[in-house]
Amino acid sequence: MTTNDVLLRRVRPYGTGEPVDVLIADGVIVELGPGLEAARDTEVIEGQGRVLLPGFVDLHTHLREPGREDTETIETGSAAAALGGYTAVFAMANTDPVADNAVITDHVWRRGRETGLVDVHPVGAVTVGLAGQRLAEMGTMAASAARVRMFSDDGHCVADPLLMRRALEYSTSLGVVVAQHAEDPRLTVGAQAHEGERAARLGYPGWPASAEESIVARDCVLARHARARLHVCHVSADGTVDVLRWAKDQGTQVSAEVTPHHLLLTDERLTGFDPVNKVNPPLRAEADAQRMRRALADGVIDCVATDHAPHAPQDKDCEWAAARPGMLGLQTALSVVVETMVRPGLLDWRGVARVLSERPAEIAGLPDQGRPVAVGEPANLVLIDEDAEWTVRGDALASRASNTPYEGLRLPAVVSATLLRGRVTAREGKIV
Ligand SMILES: NC(=O)N[C@@H](CC(=O)O)C(=O)O
Ligand SMILES: [Zn+2]
Ligand SMILES: [Zn+2]
Repeated sequence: MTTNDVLLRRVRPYGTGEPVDVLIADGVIVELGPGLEAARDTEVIEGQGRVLLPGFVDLHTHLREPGREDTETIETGSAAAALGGYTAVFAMANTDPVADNAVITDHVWRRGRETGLVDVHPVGAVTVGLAGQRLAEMGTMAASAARVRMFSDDGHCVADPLLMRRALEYSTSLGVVVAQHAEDPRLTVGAQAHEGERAARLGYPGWPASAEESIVARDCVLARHARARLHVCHVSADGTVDVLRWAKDQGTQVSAEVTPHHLLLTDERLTGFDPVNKVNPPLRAEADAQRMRRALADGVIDCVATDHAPHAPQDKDCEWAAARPGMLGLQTALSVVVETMVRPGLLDWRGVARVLSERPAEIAGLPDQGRPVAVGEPANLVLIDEDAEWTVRGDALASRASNTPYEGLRLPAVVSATLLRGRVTAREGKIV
């Protein structure tokens, strides 16, 4: 498919230097420099000196299709992704039915292609039905049309060490990565909130950091022995960073993500008793959030992933214990990263490109995402107005659900445009 030419006028790649023009044809950056001429039918976007980055890649999204289309669909989730600056997302396998076979993963992939707003890569389940009993047919999914390259039982931990070991060993011959939801289920029975002073005072059963740290330590050992690649989902605890550093120093092939909400929010939110703040792993102490920021800045945590988790009102507007864990993330991720990392000087725009685009693309093995903004490279791009601010309104987000923890919050940075292979998918807050 050929696309019309697009000219991005006066943009600043990685937020540095004098503004340049970027000419795109057939999905590729063909010219980059000052004062480029546009042909008559070229679509021109006035950049006004805004920041141009490679399009974002989300390793952890819940799109809820099939099964809970009342909360999100591949179409609505793709729209939220495009508006958030994403050009590729990985759709987690905890759908209904579970994406534990090639029929489901290919369906998700195909629906993503039909929607065409963002590359939707299905994540395959590690175990059949996420039940933690038997390995799913990872090989068939990896070889299918969707070419599944990430496997996870997310929502559940692959708790059985023998199964996890087998999955890791198997993954090496397939060239895929296993992403673990690190939560020892024996240590979190009945858990409702971060185990600490606040939860104790409010009477919430605690979710101890050790439930995360111990599984990450175990999995790093298993991955090292299997010479496999392990990815750790939604790191939340200070101590997990020490485990990751130890494993990386030993040469273990482990990568890790942190969510925007674990960078910004803490268990201080518990006092409001609003289940919009209920998430797994739970919002932790201020010291944990500060450690997440430092670990992301110095690379021990590789990237940011949203864990975008839409839920229906009846599953959220209820008593805390009955509410489902999870919160929206695709349209607010960039702003939260700017608020927590760029404004305090922990990351510059090159760093933002690294944690939201380049590293996730590398971890998942996507050859055409997270590429340099340079001539000859695929035009998967996001244009950012760093000076603009906006107020988050759940009802105004593209997701079918509206469970954002940032309701009413004023956040910095707005996505001006997103381009997928040279085609404008979102512009000024609207899907194109
Ligand atoms: N993060 C959450 O609190 N919920 C996720 C599952 C998960 O990521 O573990 C969901 O599917 O809703
Ligand atoms: Zn999870
Ligand atoms: Zn998740």
